[in-house]
Amino acid sequence: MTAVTVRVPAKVNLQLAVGPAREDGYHDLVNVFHAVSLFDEVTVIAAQPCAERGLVRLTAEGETHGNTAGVPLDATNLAARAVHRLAAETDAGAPVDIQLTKRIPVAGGMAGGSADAAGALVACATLWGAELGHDRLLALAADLGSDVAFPLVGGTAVGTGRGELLTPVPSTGRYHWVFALSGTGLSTGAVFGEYDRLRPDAPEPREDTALMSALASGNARALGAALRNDLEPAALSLRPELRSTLDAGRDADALGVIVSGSGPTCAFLAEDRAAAAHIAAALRESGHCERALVAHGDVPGATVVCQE
Ligand SMILES: C[C@](O)(CO)[C@H](O)COP(=O)(O)OP(=O)(O)OC[C@H]1O[C@@H](n2ccc(N)nc2=O)[C@H](O)[C@@H]1O
Ligand SMILES: Nc1ncnc2c1ncn2[C@@H]1O[C@H](COP(=O)(O)OP(=O)(O)OP(=O)(O)O)[C@@H](O)[C@H]1O
Repeated sequence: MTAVTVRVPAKVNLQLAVGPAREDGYHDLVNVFHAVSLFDEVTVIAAQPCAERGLVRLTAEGETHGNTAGVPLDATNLAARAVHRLAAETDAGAPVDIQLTKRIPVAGGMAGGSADAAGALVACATLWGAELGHDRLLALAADLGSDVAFPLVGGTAVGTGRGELLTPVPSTGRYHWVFALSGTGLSTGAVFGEYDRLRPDAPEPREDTALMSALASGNARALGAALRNDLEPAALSLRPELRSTLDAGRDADALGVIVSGSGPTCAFLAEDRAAAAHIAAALRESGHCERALVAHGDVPGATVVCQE
């Protein structure tokens, strides 16, 4: 085998309940992840070992213009960090070229970098024939970042701890989404910092039973009413113009309107595919977003789509 390509999904958070800051600077969460059909692709290609190059060389391209701005191409890229960690963990590492095809917005609150890290783990484990159990892979992913384990499993799942301890949620519905993208990202750490400033008395996070029953019944209207994101006031405080984006989706009769994770992407739940197209058109026309993309969820996690 000389090359492996893995397709890996973005996430939206259906519930993001955030507790007080912990001593290690992180926050305990009840984080209901939902994988949606915006995918990055991670291809790893076996490279000839030679003195001048290290373990990883990386390139990134965006299918949509401008979608690789802000993606580091050095060892700080989360996909490159994932490959180094996997090599250290398994002793199976050999030089690779990584090609990222970015469709998930960068620094958009949809876990694009985390998705790439998860994709790189699966692609390199496959290329190297590394016999790593599922639990070890999940632990390695969790160590790389709070959002990295989820794109390995996909679907819908509750994340506790700092978001990395996953319990799958059986989900019966197919949900139609619109994502309004901003031209400039928001730093996840800065949004949590603003949350601490706004909510010094944050309570311990709790799972929302209304959301869980909506997911169990597959009722999009009930799900729309139950969407909650504790980070939304912090994202709006740092980026007040997002209020107009959320209002534009509300005016177009979205069933639910929410900032995705740490933002600035805004997510709109639609009744069906036609309603999603209508909301996307209204958002584009409003001028209150850079782009509006239609997607559905949930979808599976990291999947090998090609091996040569
Ligand atoms: C906002 C979410 O996207 C929701 O899914 C995640 O909680 C963020 O996950 P992530 O980007 O993988 O975050 P990490 O790389 O682990 O942490 C980035 C920064 O976010 C903050 N952070 C993250 C997760 C968490 N439970 N508490 C935090 O306070 C910390 O300041 C941390 O330094
Ligand atoms: N593979 C990658 N793709 C995009 N950004 C990356 C990648 N690796 C590292 N980064 C860095 O991480 C930062 C956050 O990028 P990312 O797209 O993961 O944000 P995000 O979707 O808001 O993350 P999350 O939702 O997990 O908090 C970027 O600004 C960039 O500097």
